[in-house]
Parts: sequence; C-alpha cells; structure tokens
Amino acid sequence: MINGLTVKVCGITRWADAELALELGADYIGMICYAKSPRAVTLEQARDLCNRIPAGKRVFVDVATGTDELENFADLGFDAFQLHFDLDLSLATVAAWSGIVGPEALWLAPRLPVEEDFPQPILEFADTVVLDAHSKAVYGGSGQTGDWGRFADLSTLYQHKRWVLAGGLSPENVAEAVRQSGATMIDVNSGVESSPGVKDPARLRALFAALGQLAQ
Ligand SMILES: O=C(O)c1ccccc1N[C@@H]1O[C@H](COP(=O)(O)O)[C@@H](O)[C@H]1O
Repeated sequence: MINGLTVKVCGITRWADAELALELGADYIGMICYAKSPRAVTLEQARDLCNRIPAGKRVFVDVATGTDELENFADLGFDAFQLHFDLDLSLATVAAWSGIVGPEALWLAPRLPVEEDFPQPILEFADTVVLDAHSKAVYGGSGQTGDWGRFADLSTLYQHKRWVLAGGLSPENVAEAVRQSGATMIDVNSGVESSPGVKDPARLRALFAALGQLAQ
C-alpha cells in the first residue's frame, strides 16, 4: 500500500516483472489466463508464477470462466479471481463462481457500457468490484481510461464493497485519476508496458514514484 492506495499490477507474464513490481510496493500481481489476450499466460507459466509470488498477492484474471475451469485454476494457489463478463451472463453463473472461490476472493469485472445501469444484483456474490473502461473490442487491457466520475458515484453508493479503478492508468494520469475517482485501489496494466505482457521497468518505477507523491 502506498499513500493509502492498494495497487495491483496486471498482465504479468515474467517473474522479473513481478519481482520488480513487488519490490516497488505492488499489493497484487495479476496473471491473465484468458487465451485470447495478448498477455495470456499458459497454465505452466501461471503455476510457476504462483509458486514464486508471495501468498495473498496472486490474482487470476479471465473472462466468463467455466465453473470446472475455475475449480482447476483455484487449485493452482491463486488468492483472488478477477472475472470479466458481459451483462447478459446469468446471475446463476456469478453465484456459482462465488460458491467455488468465496465472495472474499471473487473480484467481479462487468463489461459495463456507458449507457447501462450498474448490475446491482451481482454485489451479493462478491466483496470486490473492478470497474474498467468499456470497450466493445476487448474485455480488458484496452488502455482506454474510464469514467472516473462514475467510479466515484458507484463506490460511494455501494461503499460496503471494495472498488478497484482500472482502465488506461499510467504514470502520467494516475494522480489525476485517483483525485477524480476517489479510488483507494487501482489496477495498472498496459500503461506500464513496453509491449503486451512485457513491463517497462522505467514506467513501473515512474508509476510508483507518481503514487509516492500523492497527497495523503
Ligand atoms: O489485459 C488484457 O488483455 C485483459 C484481457 C481480458 C480481461 C482483462 C484484461 N486486462 C485487464 O484490463 C484492465 C485494464 O487494463 P488497461 O490498464 O486498460 O491495460 C485491468 O483490470 C487488467 O487486469
């Protein structure tokens, strides 16, 4: 935690990048297990990274995971499960995820178009919500910034949940994003990369330097 802010660095595919992020103060390391992502890790890579990353910090990231698959990944030792999905996913599926990993470990990331209401019924099943910028093209990793004002409104309305701000966060905009959104937890991915799945050490350092300068 830096200046009261919890930080997840996502899209990690290499131990060296995880190690630097942890050294700089990352609270969570995200591994994307969605095969269509340019940052996808294989099962073997995920296992290896899970064995090296300290317990409590390992986040599984995927899209609309099948329940059998989720059970298999849960066995790898992940501590949290960030699941992206479209709004037409059944509530029964969300409930099933929650039953497998538990609400405390389930991070729900609905793909939320700007014109749609937030799907309030999902909140029953998870303690954490990731609000990412909406993209029709991808489920995450678009590098687009979201609506920081909407994040502020939703996280105030449903303040019994933990809210994670995601979407296009970078060393250049993170201070303004935190100021406008009031976020206490952020998720950083493409904004600190040199190419998809490869973190840029200078950008990672710049991000944490920017966080270190946030007014408390
Ligand atoms: O990054 C991906 O490729 C990805 C694919 C599928 C689901 C989630 C993915 N990434 C998540 O997207 C957000 C924001 O990323 P960015 O900062 O805009 O690059 C973050 O939560 C990642 O975990």
